[in-house]
Amino acid sequence: MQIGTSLTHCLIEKQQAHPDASGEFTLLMNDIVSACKVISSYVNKGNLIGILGSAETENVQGETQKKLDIISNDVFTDTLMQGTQVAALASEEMDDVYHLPANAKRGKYLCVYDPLDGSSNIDVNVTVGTIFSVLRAPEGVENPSEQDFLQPGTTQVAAGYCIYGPSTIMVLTTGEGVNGFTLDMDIGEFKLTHPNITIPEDTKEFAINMSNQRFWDAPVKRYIDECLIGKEGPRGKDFNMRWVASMVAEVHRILTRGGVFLYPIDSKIRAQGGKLRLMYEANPMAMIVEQAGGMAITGPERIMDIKPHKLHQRVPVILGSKNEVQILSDYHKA
Ligand SMILES: O=P(O)(O)OC[C@H]1O[C@](O)(COP(=O)(O)O)[C@@H](O)[C@@H]1O
Ligand SMILES: [Mg+2]
Ligand SMILES: [Mg+2]
Repeated sequence: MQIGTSLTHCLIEKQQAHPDASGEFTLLMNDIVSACKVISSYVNKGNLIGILGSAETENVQGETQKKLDIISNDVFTDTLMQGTQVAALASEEMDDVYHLPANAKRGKYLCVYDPLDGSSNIDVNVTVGTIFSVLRAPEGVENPSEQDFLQPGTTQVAAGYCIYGPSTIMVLTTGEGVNGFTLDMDIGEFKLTHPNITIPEDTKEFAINMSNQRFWDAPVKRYIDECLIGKEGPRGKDFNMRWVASMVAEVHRILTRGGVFLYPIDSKIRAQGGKLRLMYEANPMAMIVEQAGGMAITGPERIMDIKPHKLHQRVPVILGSKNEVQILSDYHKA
């Protein structure tokens, strides 16, 4: 695929490389792309059309929703419902599985999504994004249930995110590497700008919410302490730190120049299992990171090997440059 090729063209090329493909996946991806273009436009116009700020409602995880959380969820859900490629949907912003109307045509895919990630950043005009994971629907099941969604990350058909920053970029993997497409706002088309993204194996940059330091477990404390000692410590190099509080932005930075991102388990959130959600944050990002040559773990285990037990399950997340995540994995085993 050549730089500048449209995302639509790349998807068609991919479909043609699989002569037995029905074209349903291409259509589903087109719907996802359309939804993200609309969300991008809302994010961009937020201030002008009065859709910033809190909606004063709570989602199933007890988080106060922003108006744009709800709008993005409606846009993504409605767009995918209008197509005929999904059998059911699930989202951070919906308590339960979203079923199709009784007479609607069912497709062979399930889609799980975080319609607006990092939405606490919206009112201060900092980067946000949409994260999605595509799974196969069980064959012959009329109305897929929560149980049908609870597949390990290794079964994902595709995963991606769309980042709404200085430019809007769609990053996508179907299990054959990772590609990034930038939205040309003038013509409304995503163009290939980042082919075959690979994460540098080494890094000198970590991202963690340092305000949780006193709650961390020993392996993460040890790792961050050693980074902070820098050249004089066992790591023998000085580290830089970043924290955007928008996972999409952190992962995009890591795909661009390497780094390690941690939202580890800590004593404050131990009872809920972690901060980030497995099905629509950790798993899709883990697939992207692994496909780009990085690693994604909870601490003791690989994220994509987890057998989920509920839709809104939370997990600890450590991902990024391979050699750095390997050190964290070793510290958890020590
Ligand atoms: O505010 P904290 O505790 O640093 O958490 C930030 C994390 O929470 C999230 O914003 C959760 O995403 P949502 O905005 O979709 O709830 C991540 O993107 C980010 O890494
Ligand atoms: Mg999120
Ligand atoms: Mg969200």
